[in-house]
Amino acid sequence: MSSDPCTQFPPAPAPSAAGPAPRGAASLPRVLSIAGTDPTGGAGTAADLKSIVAAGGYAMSVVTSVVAQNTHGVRAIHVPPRQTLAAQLEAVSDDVQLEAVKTGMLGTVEVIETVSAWVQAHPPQVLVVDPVMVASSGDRLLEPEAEQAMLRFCELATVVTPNIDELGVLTGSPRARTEAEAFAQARRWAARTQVAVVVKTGHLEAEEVANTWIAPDGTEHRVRSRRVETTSTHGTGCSLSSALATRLGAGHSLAAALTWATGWLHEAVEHGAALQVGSGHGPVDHGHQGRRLAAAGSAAPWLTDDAVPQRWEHPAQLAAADGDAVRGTVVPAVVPPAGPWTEALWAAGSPLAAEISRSGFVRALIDGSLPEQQFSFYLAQDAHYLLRYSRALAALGESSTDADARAFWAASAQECLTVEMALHHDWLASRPHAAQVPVGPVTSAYTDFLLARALGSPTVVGAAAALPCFWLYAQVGADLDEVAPTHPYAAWLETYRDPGFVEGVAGALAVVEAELAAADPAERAEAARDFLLACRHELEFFEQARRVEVGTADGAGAGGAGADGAGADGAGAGADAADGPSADEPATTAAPTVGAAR
Ligand SMILES: Nc1ncnc2c1ncn2[C@@H]1O[C@H](COP(=O)(O)OP(=O)(O)O)[C@@H](O)[C@H]1O
Ligand SMILES: Cc1ncc(COP(=O)(O)OP(=O)(O)O)c(N)n1
Repeated sequence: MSSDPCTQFPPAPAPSAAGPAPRGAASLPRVLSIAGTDPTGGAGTAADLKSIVAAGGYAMSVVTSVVAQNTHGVRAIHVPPRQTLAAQLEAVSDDVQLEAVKTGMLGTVEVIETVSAWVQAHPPQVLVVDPVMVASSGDRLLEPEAEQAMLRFCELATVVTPNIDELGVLTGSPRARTEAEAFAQARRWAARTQVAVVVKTGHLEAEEVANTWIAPDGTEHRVRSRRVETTSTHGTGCSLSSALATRLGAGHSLAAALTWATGWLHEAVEHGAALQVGSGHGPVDHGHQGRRLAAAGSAAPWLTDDAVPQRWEHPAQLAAADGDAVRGTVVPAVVPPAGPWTEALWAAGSPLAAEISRSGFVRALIDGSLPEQQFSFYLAQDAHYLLRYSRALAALGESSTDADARAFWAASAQECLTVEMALHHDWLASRPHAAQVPVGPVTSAYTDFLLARALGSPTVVGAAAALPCFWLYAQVGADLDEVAPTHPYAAWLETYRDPGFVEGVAGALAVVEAELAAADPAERAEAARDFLLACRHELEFFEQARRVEVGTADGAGAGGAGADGAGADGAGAGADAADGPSADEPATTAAPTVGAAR
């Protein structure tokens, strides 16, 4: 029993004779964080618990030190007596089987030795050691005399996750100035200790922030992500190591685990500032990805009954309608409307057009941070889409009574097939997994909707439903600045700029404008409603790829880009060997001219 005078509790029961519950197939990896606290929730145990849950684990926590800190720095540290720590550790290991353990701030020689003894008595399957020494605020989180003990403790790990400064201390080298220097330090240390190292380059000044797993046998797996310009990076090291421990504990390969953890953390860093927690270096948003995915499963109707009038008699009536979907500032259309009816459609669909431009998928595609696996999934779905869209366009050609409209839709249907074939030839040929990905539910819902409208509704309705694919794609293209040749998806992004495509959009607009002008008000209203629904389908179509889980075997199957495991580096968030179109990527592009690939 503890001799800690602070301990107010009755003597702990002797360890259960039964010991920890026998290992069964737990539904989630059981992950223990051993770390210090942060009452503002950004680092330490709080960050660890949130990260473990976000990564899909059951989270537990043993406290090594109580730290009075906030987003500005550390004010005081209280280290409870070693017996309190030992009692916490034993309480867990007497009762619970663990799939993974992650350690963070250990602080003193005594704490390190206590944790070390416990680890050796109960060796975990996975031990991720984040050798926390100094916070980014500059505050010391490890007593200088504890450094040697920390170095010895690191040798018990499955993997250590030092930042650049900690890597220098760990390896007894000067602080690395480049990633290459850091790799050299990590390689030497891993070979000597037979413990893997994740080299993190957050503390280097480069546009890219890479996490690279360096194994003792020399194999490496590098996952890169774009550096986010933000001050909300408090606790990133804690979060990465906890997420990594959880994914490894769940049985994912090192490549898959690191890929997932890096991609998830990138999203968390990107959205940290919006939390508005503290006025210093704020925390990351650990729950962002979870909330995004939950929102994608919402059953809320896309359009309310009052969004569109029952009878659309005059163009201005649409703007006056009540529904949320038609409110908001009108963004300028890059391809101008062909008349008052399409102008009113654009104004009503404008909030959705704006949402697409700022959607996670489009932003990540444009800034190059979209994981290759998600990009491949998108290409695969686009190929399915084009085949079905082409049928819908052909049906519109058949049902149109106007000769020009018939010719336009028929040519567009033909063009779609050409682009679909080019997509297979130029893009999917180098991604055999992606080429085999079946049509997904989002693509299928959109294309079934388009086919139903083209085959079963008045032509004006089918035509209005087909329009957003042309118009919104051109709009996304307009957001593109010059694409650097080093951009991983440069060749693909060039397809958005094709002037022939803009011509096709103008053609579609002229046809729809004429159809709307000639339609009766009830059909026109139906056309407006289906135009707006198609805009929403467009948003969902783009965003679906961001729901593909990167790094997992499942994700690889679904997304197609690279299998799980070291050496199969195509698995996700910019895994180095397959960072978007690489050297073996075709230079040619599928250039749509009348509304096709998006
Ligand atoms: N500005 C940033 N943009 C994107 N990711 C970041 C950023 N800062 C940190 N990260 C992520 O957090 C990880 C850990 O950050 P780092 O600053 O290197 O370590 P520590 O927090 O331990 O000092 C990085 O490897 C990277 O994945
Ligand atoms: C209790 C506690 N543990 C660790 C840290 C340092 O966290 P880290 O994730 O290394 O992030 P930075 O905030 O240093 O970037 C801490 N502050 N408190």
